[in-house]
Amino acid sequence: MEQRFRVDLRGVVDLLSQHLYSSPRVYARELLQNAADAITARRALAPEADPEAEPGRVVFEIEADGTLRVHDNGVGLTEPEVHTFLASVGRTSKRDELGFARQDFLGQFGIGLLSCFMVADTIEVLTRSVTGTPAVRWTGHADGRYLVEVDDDARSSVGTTVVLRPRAGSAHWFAPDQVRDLVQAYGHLLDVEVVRQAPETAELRLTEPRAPWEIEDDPEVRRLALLDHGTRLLGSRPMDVIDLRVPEAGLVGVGFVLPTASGVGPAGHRVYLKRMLLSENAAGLVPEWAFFVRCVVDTSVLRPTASREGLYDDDLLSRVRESLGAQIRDWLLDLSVRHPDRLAAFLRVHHLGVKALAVRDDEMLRLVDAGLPFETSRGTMTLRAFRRNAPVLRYAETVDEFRALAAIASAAGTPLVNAGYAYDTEILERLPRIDRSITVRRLDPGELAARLEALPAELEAELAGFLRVARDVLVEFGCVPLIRQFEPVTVPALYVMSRQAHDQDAVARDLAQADDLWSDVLSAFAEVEIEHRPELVLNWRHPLIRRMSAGPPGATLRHGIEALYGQALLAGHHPLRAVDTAALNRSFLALLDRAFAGPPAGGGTGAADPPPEEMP
Ligand SMILES: Nc1ncnc2c1ncn2[C@@H]1O[C@H](COP(=O)(O)OP(=O)(O)OP(=O)(O)O)[C@@H](O)[C@H]1O
Repeated sequence: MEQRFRVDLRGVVDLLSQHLYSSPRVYARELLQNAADAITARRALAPEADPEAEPGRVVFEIEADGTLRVHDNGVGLTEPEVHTFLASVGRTSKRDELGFARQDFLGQFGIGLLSCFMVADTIEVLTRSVTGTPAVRWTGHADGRYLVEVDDDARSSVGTTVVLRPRAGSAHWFAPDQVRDLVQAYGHLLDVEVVRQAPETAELRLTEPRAPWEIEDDPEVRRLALLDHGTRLLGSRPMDVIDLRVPEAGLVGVGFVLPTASGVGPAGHRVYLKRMLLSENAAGLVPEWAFFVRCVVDTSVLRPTASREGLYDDDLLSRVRESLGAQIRDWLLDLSVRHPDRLAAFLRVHHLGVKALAVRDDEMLRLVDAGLPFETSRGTMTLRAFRRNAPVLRYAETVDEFRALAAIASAAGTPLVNAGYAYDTEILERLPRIDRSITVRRLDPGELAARLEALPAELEAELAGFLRVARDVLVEFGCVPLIRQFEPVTVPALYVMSRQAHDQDAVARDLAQADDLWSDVLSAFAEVEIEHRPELVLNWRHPLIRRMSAGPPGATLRHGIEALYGQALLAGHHPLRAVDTAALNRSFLALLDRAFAGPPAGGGTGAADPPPEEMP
């Protein structure tokens, strides 16, 4: 025998309260929404079918005993409609014959009224239909029982009153201030008048005449009013405001540019659906890169999730995301053309987001090129300004490399950009995409060393003995000496690892850690590349180098070269191996010892100490 499903209402209410809605507060939203929809339905009637129609009005009336009555002058319900729509879970009057949500209505699922069972055991609905039938009283209980009575005295005018008496423990949800806050939060933009009436207080209007983006004053007045609105929303004054519009989704609103990079206020966007607040923290409305914008928008077409607390992530939402992204990007480009000062202020705060975008987007790349200051060996300037005097855009890949080489590179006629921060190298390497004439090169320190000025041949020949000692000392570190003259004179020696030497060094380090099989393979490779060694470039312009080259080729010179080598490693922020650290310690102590040569204090003869020249 065929049977019909039976629904356990208590189970459904539990399901809604524990798994669908985040808080009982949504009861106020659902009541407000039903009242607004009923007014919308009444407005849609032809004037002759409803000669008594008056402006839509919803009253949240709180009585002295805590009972809440919500009155609307909407379309009302007939007795058969009460049976169909109020008493059937999932039945709604807000879908068309094919089951599609009807555009003008807020509700669509046919479950909203059940949310009242989270705060009350009984829902009473008193309703008089615009069609002229007698008034009806419906009383629904959380356990699934309901009663329908035709009672023409239940309500005198067309419309509906919903009566809720707080369940034990829920009275706070009906407190006058709470009702004010909830209704105002959800419904302040609704285009019906919503008021609160409470004992011993004047009637309070809870809706505003217009949304912030509907202010139609002169553009500057509007901008200031919007910025004030953004200040209230974010807790600090937004940097700017962007008008947003996606007709396909019936979306209008504004985006506030956050005043700090860390973000203030709620992380997501404030979204209204048909002027009713859907979420103060909606995700996925703008592309990820636009994290510097917090939106306040109203949409008539995007779909809510069943809980009405977020947006349903469908194709339309992804098209909206794309369109809003394009509008935010246009705002940025417009700033770059018309308000460079505002662009500079924006970039100071949000450079990271813009750089992240420039890695994928040519327009943003142009913006970075023209507007974002980079650290360069010629001072802080935009890449475009840097290129004016440097045909090749050469960059250091790390901040350490930049710090170590900027001054030397600049003096050698190779100006340098610091590309050591997030996204920098990708951005620089992408620049030829926007202008083919741009040449971008990663600095090869080896190439830089080759550009440093050589000494006259006869002078270099005179220094052969000194260089031989240096070569002999440095062999232990896999490094070779070179003598050049370069600026700044304050740098006595420069440790230079060319790209090839760098790669070879990586192999050597792997070799030290590899097991037998791998070490055979790697060592074969290392032998082929053996000619690329790091160089210690000694600066002939530095007086210390000149003095060292003139001194005797004894132990002091050897320690001096070791110390120069260690100092150059440290100055360039190069990693130190065990052998390097040992050399640094050894040379440092030996040179100190020599500096303080003489009899030790305390009456000793010092005979036990080896003279410094003979130290190992
Ligand atoms: N104030 C009201 N005036 C007239 N009809 C109402 C009123 N409140 C509820 N109804 C009727 O009851 C039906 C069910 O309401 P309910 O709030 O459960 O769902 P809904 O609004 O249709 O959809 P949703 O679950 O998305 O809110 C509505 O479709 C409507 O026909």
